[in-house]
Amino acid sequence: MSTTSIIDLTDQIRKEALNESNGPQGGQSHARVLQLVDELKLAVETPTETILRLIYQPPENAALRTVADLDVFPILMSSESKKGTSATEIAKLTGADRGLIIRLMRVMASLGLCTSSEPEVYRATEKTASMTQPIGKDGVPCIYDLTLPTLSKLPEYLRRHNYINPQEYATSPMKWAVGQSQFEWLAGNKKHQDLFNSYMSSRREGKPNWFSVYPIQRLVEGASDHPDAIFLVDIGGNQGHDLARLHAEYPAYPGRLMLQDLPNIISSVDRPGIEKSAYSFLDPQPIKNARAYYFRAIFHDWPDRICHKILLNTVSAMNPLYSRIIIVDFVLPDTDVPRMQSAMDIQMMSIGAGVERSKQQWVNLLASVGLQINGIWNTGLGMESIIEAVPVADLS
Ligand SMILES: C[S@@+](CC[C@H](N)C(=O)[O-])C[C@H]1O[C@@H](n2cnc3c(N)ncnc32)[C@H](O)[C@@H]1O
Repeated sequence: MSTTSIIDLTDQIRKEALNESNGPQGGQSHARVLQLVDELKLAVETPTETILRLIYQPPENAALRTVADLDVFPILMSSESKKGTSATEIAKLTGADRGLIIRLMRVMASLGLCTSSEPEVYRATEKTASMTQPIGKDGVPCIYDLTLPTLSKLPEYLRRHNYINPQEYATSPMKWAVGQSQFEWLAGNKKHQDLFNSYMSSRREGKPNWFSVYPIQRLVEGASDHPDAIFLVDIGGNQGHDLARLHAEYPAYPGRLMLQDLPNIISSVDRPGIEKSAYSFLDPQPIKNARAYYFRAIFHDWPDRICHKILLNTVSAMNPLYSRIIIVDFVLPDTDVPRMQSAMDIQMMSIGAGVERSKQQWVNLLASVGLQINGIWNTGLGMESIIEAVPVADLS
């Protein structure tokens, strides 16, 4: 690409960065800056450099997974020396070979997860700090171990299955490669289930709450204020992190909040203001006439046939004139899908024949069970959207 294009992109980045610093957190400008930075990188790289960067991503992830295993990031964070921590000290504290530490930490510094301005010495940055928080310390090992064995075999799975789009949970790529799809595998691996739960509750840190993007007054107005009435059921709500936030930050909601998930997930949950009930969404919904049935990051785990079943199980419990379904998931744009979302789609395909959906795919899925979309709310590119759906009015 020409120098003019590079300078043009740099100018656009400058403009959007200024907008971002003046705009709301998690807004459109932030996503735009990230997109422009990716474009700038592509503009600067030669085609060969781009391909080499892609080819060498897997060893970076493997090195990161190993460094997380060795708990090197907490060591960097606890260093009292302003100069940082030496490879010799890290080797002593972890028991790993010093030569291995040097090779692994070279990768960490190149990924920006620490700095290394003098040979064999590593200093913590704010990214190092994130690697000691649940998003990094739990998310990295959980997602690596859950997905990598399948992703490494995905091309073979697709070749052997004649490149049919995976649409059956029972024969998903993960089931073929590992013997189980994601939720069975997690249920049988307590350590990873715990990492998964922790990662679930941490991965939206710093992003706006769904109820500050979606006008929650739409649910509050007209909701029953009877103390027994259920205001919102969070179905597949994991350990109740979303409900806890609603309870703490929007105490004006009327009625009760109910958390539902599989028994092994919610048995230990104890959160003020939140009731819980063990429930599989593959069965009919036992809580009738709630104001809202809320599903966050649920439907992307599943192919259409199973989503259809989950939705019908929910519709059967709804009062069509009162209840609403709230879905928080990605709504993929028709062009220029952000990298994270398009990659997540392949991950969902791999571990359970799931899918990230475009607006038309959502419209079709919901219409197939007699639901219509009232509105879709979003703060911008790269963020989850909030879809409100209701049963189609019976005009007969
Ligand atoms: C991707 S996580 C989303 C968790 C949470 N809603 C969030 O957005 O952070 C999917 C959740 O669905 C739950 N789940 C899986 N199968 C389920 C089933 N049959 N019935 C109820 N929950 C289920 C999992 O235990 C997990 O908590």
